[in-house]
Amino acid sequence: MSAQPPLLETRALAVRIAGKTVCTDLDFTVAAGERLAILGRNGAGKTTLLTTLAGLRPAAAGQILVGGHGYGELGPRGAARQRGWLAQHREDAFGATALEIALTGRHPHLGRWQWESADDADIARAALAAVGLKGFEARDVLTLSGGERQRLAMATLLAQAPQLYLLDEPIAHLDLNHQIALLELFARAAAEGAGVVMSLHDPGLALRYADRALLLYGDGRAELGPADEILTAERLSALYQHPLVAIDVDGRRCFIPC
Ligand SMILES: Nc1ncnc2c1ncn2[C@@H]1O[C@H](COP(=O)(O)OP(=O)(O)OP(=O)(O)O)[C@@H](O)[C@H]1O
Repeated sequence: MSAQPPLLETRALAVRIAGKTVCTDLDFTVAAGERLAILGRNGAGKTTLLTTLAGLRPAAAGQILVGGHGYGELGPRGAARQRGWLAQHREDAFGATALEIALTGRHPHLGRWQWESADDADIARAALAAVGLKGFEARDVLTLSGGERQRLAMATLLAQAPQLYLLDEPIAHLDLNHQIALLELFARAAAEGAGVVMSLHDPGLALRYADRALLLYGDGRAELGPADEILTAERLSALYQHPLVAIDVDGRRCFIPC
């Protein structure tokens, strides 16, 4: 029996934007069950790298394989069945109910002329409930708060049920309670076999909710390693260009700016 290819693999990946190098020669894999956090200052290139990994912009060099296949091979529909993408910003031009939005997550799984089934609606309802939006099914998306809209985007992703989640600042707009609830939710998804790559601004949460961390320094330098080895006060002080100290609370490492 042949081994399953990783959910995500980069080979000698180089990413550039507007004359700026985000990374070069980046090689890593994300296997089922793994979570990788990307950290860096504003403008370091986290979104640019994630959109490149999602196949939404071209790499400057190198290869990206999702389940062993390039995006050209997968096509947009095949890609949407395998990887889910949570963008940092979203705009809703028209009103639609929360359930209708969550149901769009099922579209990659439908045939060309197929309508959503009762099963799809059940999956979308369960996804809304999983992010604490039970009872919001009929609410117009234009009336949702920032945090509620963010959780609706997560529910849409959960309904899509990809194997690989690429999440750009998934806990932006969320209160502390929902930050932890959402990170726990993706921890469970990983425990059930998904892969998760997410940009985070809180190194303490990255340490708690990721196995590995990728630091982007904004000048092309990148460091990747096990989260507990990479996320040190010394490295993070250099990354953020601001001194940080690590403190231990009940055996958990937290970081505070000096
Ligand atoms: N379309 C564009 N044209 C020119 N420069 C761009 C464009 N898009 C992004 N940039 C620049 O590329 C750099 C990387 O942006 P990116 O959004 O990837 O950073 P980020 O690490 O995600 O930042 P943040 O933490 O603020 O979300 C930034 O300096 C940004 O200004």
